[in-house]
Amino acid sequence: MNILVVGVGYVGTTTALLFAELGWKVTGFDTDIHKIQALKEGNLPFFEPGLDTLLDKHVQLGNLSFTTDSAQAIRGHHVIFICVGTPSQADGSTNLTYVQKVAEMIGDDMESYKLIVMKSTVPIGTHKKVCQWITDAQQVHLPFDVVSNPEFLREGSAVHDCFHPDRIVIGSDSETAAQQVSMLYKSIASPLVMTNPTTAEMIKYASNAFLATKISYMNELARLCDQVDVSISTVAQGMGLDPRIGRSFLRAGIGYGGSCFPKDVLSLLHTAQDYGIDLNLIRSVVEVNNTQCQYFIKRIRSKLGILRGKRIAILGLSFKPGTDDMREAPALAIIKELLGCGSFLKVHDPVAKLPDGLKTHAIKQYDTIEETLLSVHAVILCTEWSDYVKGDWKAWSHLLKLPYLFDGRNVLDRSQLESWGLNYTGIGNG
Ligand SMILES: NC(=O)c1ccc[n+]([C@@H]2O[C@H](COP(=O)([O-])OP(=O)(O)OC[C@H]3O[C@@H](n4cnc5c(N)ncnc54)[C@H](O)[C@@H]3O)[C@@H](O)[C@H]2O)c1
Ligand SMILES: O=c1ccn([C@@H]2O[C@H](COP(=O)(O)OP(=O)(O)O[C@H]3O[C@H](CO)[C@@H](O)[C@H](O)[C@H]3O)[C@@H](O)[C@H]2O)c(=O)[nH]1
Repeated sequence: MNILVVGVGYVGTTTALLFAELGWKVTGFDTDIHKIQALKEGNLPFFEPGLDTLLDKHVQLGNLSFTTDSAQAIRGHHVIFICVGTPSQADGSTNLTYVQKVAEMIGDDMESYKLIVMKSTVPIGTHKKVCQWITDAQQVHLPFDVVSNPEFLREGSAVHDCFHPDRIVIGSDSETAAQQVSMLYKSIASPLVMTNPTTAEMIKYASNAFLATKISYMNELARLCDQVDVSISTVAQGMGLDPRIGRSFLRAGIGYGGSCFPKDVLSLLHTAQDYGIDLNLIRSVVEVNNTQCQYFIKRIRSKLGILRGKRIAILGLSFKPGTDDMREAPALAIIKELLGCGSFLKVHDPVAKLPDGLKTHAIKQYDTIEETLLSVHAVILCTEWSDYVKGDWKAWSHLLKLPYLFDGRNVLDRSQLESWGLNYTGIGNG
């Protein structure tokens, strides 16, 4: 069986390389000709550790090719993975335009049975719409199946997550189609959850919303910890040792960002609203996250006083370490707020670049951490890249004009920093 992957972004490229590595012949199709050209030449158009080596290997071996010819791509492949974007719309609902276009393209170009696998995160019930869009676009009736197979990879560890998933969820109304999809993953030793498409779609949203809830829960408690002089990190440690709670996703900070949690939580809320259900808890999760950066700025202001005219270093732009993705990055909210207050910003990130829309005379990105820290009145850590966590803060402390350090991720060693004369402020540590 050969595989076509439609949409070669973070998920599509990783998926294509997973199946190439598992021994299948894979083709990647995308409407973005620049992306396809780069991938054909073995160049990854985004930063994801380890993916570039795999890309180089499989392009060289001829296991993975790329095309912009949709008709040929659809006709030449039995299995089609849909991995296009499903961004948020202004009202929080999901924009399914890209998915619809792909469904119509498949319906229009197919000449034999197709096994269509939905990897994009799509609202509960979307598989029915996809079936309808394909049917409506068909010239003659041809059979097909649409199977839901949501993706759970994290940016920054996409390769590991794809090769060692905690579970593989396959949602299908057809036993045969489900078996065919599970066969593609046969060399991966992970638990399989076989269910219907609607449940598979729900599992994806339920998982992301639960993880977001853990984060907002800790962020809300962090605000109380600041008042009662308790460290939220120690609280998290004490809680996490209980296996019913677990250690992960208890890190308080400036909130969750990225291309998934913010949009998926909103989408779940929107779907519930369509059914007349008010998801109170999830609404509060969004509310806490939306106000967490403001809470942090308030703490910064309480130490620095007036922000106008202050030179402030921002360490980290991406929404998390290990990626250049800046979609919904909390650093952006902090930068906008500080620029609005009249501060001058010096920013640094090991891989992410300041978006053009943010470039003004009041903000400049530097190549080295030392240049960024030179003569600033304060430093704000927004992303916990190891370059910052393991950095030489003793030496760096001498570069600063004033010693204020705001740790938006609670990752630096407070007592050590204070011993070097730095004035440390985190979130939820008194
Ligand atoms: N990024 C993640 O960590 C992650 C993890 C799990 C699930 N997801 C979900 O996977 C989906 C894709 O996310 P992503 O981050 O890879 O997005 P992305 O923006 O990186 O990539 C999407 C790609 O689809 C292409 N595309 C758009 N319309 C197309 C069309 N009609 N035909 C062919 N290609 C088309 C775009 O050009 C782009 O290259 C989303 O639904 C997302 O929610 C993302
Ligand atoms: O304890 C924590 C853990 C995470 N975060 C933040 O939460 C966001 C998301 O982090 P993470 O989940 O590691 O990154 P993503 O790549 O967005 O992955 C999430 O979103 C993907 C897209 O749906 C899913 O596939 C993954 O399973 C899910 O973890 C980031 O801003 C993190 O800084 C915290 O603030 N505290």
